Amino acid sequence: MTKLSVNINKIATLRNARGHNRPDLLQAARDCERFGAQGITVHPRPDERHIRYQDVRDLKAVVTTELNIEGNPTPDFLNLVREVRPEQVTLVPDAPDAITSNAGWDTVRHQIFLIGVVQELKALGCRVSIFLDPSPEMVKAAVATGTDRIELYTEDYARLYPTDPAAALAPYQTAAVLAQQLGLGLNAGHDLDLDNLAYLKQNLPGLEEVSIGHALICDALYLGLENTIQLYRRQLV
Ligand SMILES: CC(=O)[C@@H](O)[C@H](O)COP(=O)(O)O
Ligand SMILES: NCC(=O)COP(=O)(O)O
Repeated sequence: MTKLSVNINKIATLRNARGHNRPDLLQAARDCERFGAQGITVHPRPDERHIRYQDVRDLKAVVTTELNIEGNPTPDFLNLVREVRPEQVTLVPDAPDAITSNAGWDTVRHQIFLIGVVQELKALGCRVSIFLDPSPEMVKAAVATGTDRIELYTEDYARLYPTDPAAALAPYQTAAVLAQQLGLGLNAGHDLDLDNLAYLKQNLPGLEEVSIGHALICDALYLGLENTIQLYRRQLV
C-alpha cells in the first residue's frame, strides 16, 4: 500500500495572508485525517512564511496518523525535531531563500554530515528519509548514511510526464529498483497531482508514501477537501 501524506503548507500560507486563524491549520489537519489522509506533512522554512515552528509543536498533539517534518537540518530545525519527535523526518537540502525545494541531497559530498544527523534522529525514535534526485550514485551513497528511506524528488517526473510518461518515469524506476535491492524504503514527492500520480504508483516498486501539497490544495478549491483526498487515495490503490 502507498500511503498519502497531505502537505498542509498551503493551508498555512492562506492563513498567514490575513494574520488571523482562518483557515484553522489544526482543524484542517484533523479534517485531512478524517477525510482519508494517512499522514500530515509540514515543511517549516526559516522565514516561517507558511508553517511556523509553533504550528509544528501544536500539530504534534493533534495528528493521530503520522507527522512528517521536512526541512534542512539546521540547528533550529534540529532543536524543533528534538522537541516534537515526529514519526518521520525528511531531510531536504533547501537554501534558506528557496521558493520551493529544488534539488535532492548530494549524499556523497554530505555523507559525514548526514550520518551524524540520521544517527541522532533515529536515536530520538524518528524514521528518517532523505530527499534525493533519482540518481543511482546518490541512492547508493544514501545507504551509508543509515537512513531508513529515501524520498525521490519528482519535479522532473512531473514536468516530463505530459509529453513522454515512459521517459519521465525511467530514472525513477531505476532508482526505485536499486533502493529496494539496497534495503531502503521509498517515498516520493513534489509536484505530484491527479494526472501523474497513478502512473508513478503503478510503476515504482515498493513505493511506501507520497507527500502531496500544492496540487492537492489547488484541487480542493474546486472539488472540496474531502472529495479531493479521496480522489488522490484512489490513484494509490
Ligand atoms: C520537499 C518537497 O518537495 C516539498 O516539501 C516542497 O518543497 C513543499 O514546500 P513548499 O510548500 O514550501 O513549496
Ligand atoms: N515532499 C513533497 C511534499 O510534501 C509536497 O510537495 P508539493 O506537492 O507541494 O509539490
